[in-house]
Amino acid sequence: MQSVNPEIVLTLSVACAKLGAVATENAFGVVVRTGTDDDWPEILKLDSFAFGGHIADLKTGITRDLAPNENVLVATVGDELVGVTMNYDLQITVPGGALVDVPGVTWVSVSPTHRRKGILRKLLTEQHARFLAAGNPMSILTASEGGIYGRFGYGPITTEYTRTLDRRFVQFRDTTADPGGVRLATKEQAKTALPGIYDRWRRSCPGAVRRPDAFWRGVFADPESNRGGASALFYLLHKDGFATYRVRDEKSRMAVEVEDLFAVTAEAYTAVWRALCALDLMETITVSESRTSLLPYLLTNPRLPKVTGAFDLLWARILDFPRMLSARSYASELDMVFEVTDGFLDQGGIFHLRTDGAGAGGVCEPADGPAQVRITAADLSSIYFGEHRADTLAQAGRIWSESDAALDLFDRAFATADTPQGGMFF
Ligand SMILES: CC(=O)SCCNC(=O)CCNC(=O)[C@H](O)C(C)(C)COP(=O)(O)OP(=O)(O)OC[C@H]1O[C@@H](n2cnc3c(N)ncnc32)[C@H](O)[C@@H]1OP(=O)(O)O
Repeated sequence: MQSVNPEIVLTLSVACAKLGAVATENAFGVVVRTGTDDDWPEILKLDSFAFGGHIADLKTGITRDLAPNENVLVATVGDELVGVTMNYDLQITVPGGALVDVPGVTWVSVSPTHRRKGILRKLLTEQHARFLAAGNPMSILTASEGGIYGRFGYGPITTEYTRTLDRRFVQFRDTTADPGGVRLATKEQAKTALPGIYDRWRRSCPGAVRRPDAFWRGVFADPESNRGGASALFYLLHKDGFATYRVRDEKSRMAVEVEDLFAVTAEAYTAVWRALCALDLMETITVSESRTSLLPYLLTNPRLPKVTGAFDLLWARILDFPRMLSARSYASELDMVFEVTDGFLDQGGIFHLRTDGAGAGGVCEPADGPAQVRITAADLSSIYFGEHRADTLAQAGRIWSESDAALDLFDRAFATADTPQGGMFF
């Protein structure tokens, strides 16, 4: 990745008010620079403290493969490393099927000894300046907390629903096929088959992220530290789909925890679920899927899979609005001038988007006002993948429109038939 400003020296003046004392001025110098081999022991220490777990050698090796030093930025004060951010080189599928190379921001942390002094902001400012200089049209991340990244122009783009069903009461409907074709796979068989099936799946699903080889290395290494006390992975394999799962055995009650379930066809999806539900000694099955899971429709009792949680897996931030808006397809016709506000990167402005709709692509270019709709960079990034709707955001007071009719046209054009799904936590 091309670099700009290899080193920025920032002097932050921070007013520290102490209980019962007069506020004092505490000045310190923060240096933001590209990471080096020598930084890695300190990066590991920092992220271990930040995320509350000691990072194993395996994960370190995989991370270093995914994030070469030129993708790493560190913040130092004196000889102390106090902050880090990095990115993996990933690819995302956008509505309509185009594949866009994107940096995936990850391993972000600032030392608890130096928090809320603007170090994250400085790191992300430099990191995103580099993304822009390298011509990246969008960046993505998985967020540790929902309150951090909106201010940097990121919006959530997928939602994963955790569903648990009591397998003992599963009955498939008469209308549900029983296609078969699933086998119990060894790890070696899974290594050969899973990456190819996943890759076919992710190309057909908006929001899905390419899994690099090093990521798969981590999946198949399946270290004890990833199991949370459950079993090693089991693999159920169909030619067009698969499930990987663990078994948790607590007080003689065995529960299946699905880690991955991806299917390119409805037939493969049904076949994999038939096999999962035939695991007689298992009491429950827990899985994370998108809003439009097929599972309830396969069962006589659609209430059986109970939603026990929801999680915004993937966040995105559009960096180049004309390019990204010209990259996706649209659901209906639109010929509109709109304004994007971008308080973080100053990439906003007035744009004209024209599309013939019903699956057609779009042409987006900078334009002159007046705008019919005004939206933030974060909210436009959210509605881009179709999980969140302009209409909902407008009702929440987050989008301005000159009229209800303009909002309705905008909303309908950005809607997607397929629910986005991320496919990868990183
Ligand atoms: C993609 C990923 O890797 S997600 C992982 C993020 N990392 C973690 O969760 C690890 C634990 N947390 C941390 O290391 C730190 O608290 C960080 C990285 C989240 C924040 O670092 P800091 O240097 O304290 O943040 P900084 O002072 O630059 O704050 C920047 C802005 O974010 C806000 N902010 C910082 N942390 C949070 C938070 N946890 N929740 C909400 N807002 C936050 C600040 O108020 C500030 O807002 P403003 O600039 O608009 O006024």
